Amino acid sequence: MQNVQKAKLILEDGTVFEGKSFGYEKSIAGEVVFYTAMTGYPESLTDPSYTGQILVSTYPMIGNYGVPNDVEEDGIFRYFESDKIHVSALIISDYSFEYSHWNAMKSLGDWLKENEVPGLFDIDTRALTKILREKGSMLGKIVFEGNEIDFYDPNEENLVSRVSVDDIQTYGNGDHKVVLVDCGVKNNIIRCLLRRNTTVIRVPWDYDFNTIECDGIFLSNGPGDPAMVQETVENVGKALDDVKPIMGICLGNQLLGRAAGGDTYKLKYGHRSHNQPVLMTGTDKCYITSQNHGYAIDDKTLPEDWEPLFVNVNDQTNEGIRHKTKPFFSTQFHPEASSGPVDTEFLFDDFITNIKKYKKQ
Ligand SMILES: NC(=O)CC[C@H](N)C(=O)O
Repeated sequence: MQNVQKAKLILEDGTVFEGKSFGYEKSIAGEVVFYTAMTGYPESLTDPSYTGQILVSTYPMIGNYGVPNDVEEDGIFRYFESDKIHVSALIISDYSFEYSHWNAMKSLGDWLKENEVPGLFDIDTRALTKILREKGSMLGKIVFEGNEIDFYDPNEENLVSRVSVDDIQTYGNGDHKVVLVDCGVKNNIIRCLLRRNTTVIRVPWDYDFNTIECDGIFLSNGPGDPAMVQETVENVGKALDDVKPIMGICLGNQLLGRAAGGDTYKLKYGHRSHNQPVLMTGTDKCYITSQNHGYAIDDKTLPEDWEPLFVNVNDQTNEGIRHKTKPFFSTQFHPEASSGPVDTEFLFDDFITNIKKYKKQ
């Protein structure tokens, strides 16, 4: 093994874990959260929804298939969910210094260093995850010797403004014109839309998209507390007066819920995994879904004309909502997956079906 530097992970409850560095060597603070997916670290690390978070992998061996190449397709990276790593740091148990995959271009450690993101291995991630499950997600910091820093709570900031685009960008040339409100969108949402004969107009999070002529509105995933994203909620509120189809994912679901008049709240430790079971309300259909969220809609606060669309079978939290008469729906989970199971990708087809219906009116 190469000569590695040691660093400490310090939790706000005072717990200290000592680990070894395999990424960039700088101290960093954020919210410590765990995810239980066994694969998909290139996708997870580049998911903008992880902004401000120190990510703990419960799967013990990470890095063994390296990091894919950076080819582009339709103006976005083919194998990443955005242009850079968004997690604040990565905490794992066993780091594979050796890697092998037909598509691997570099090691996970080198990629973290390039992106100036710290990574620690040799941490007892099982003990750490037990603490986070029992006490809830908490603030934490990685401290390298001689580089003390304070704790920092990312959820007190508007993180969406940091990860959204600055200017409007257009993708594809399909028949259905979809405005994509970019709150920190994952590339696979764009890919899923483009596969369905769309032109995607990606707008900044606070852009009043109601001024754009389009056939449908898509509200993306994104980081942080949905209560910090008031401008988007106001713009979505205006769109609810009309009947133009709307679909939202994750943060987009929470913003749709808030625009409808409902409330959101923070979950104890959130859902971050590939195997979250959700039941479609009014049916006996259960889907296994990919998830990454720390907040949820309190569906008891939804007004009369809205109803739950999915519920989580593990903890009964809300997993999606729909309007009772208008073509508006959203999910707390990720139908675009990437990474994770693709069983609910049909929801994109439902959105396009709504668009076609609306266009005929
Ligand atoms: N993936 C997401 O869009 C996450 C939404 C929100 N930031 C949450 O943690 O609940």
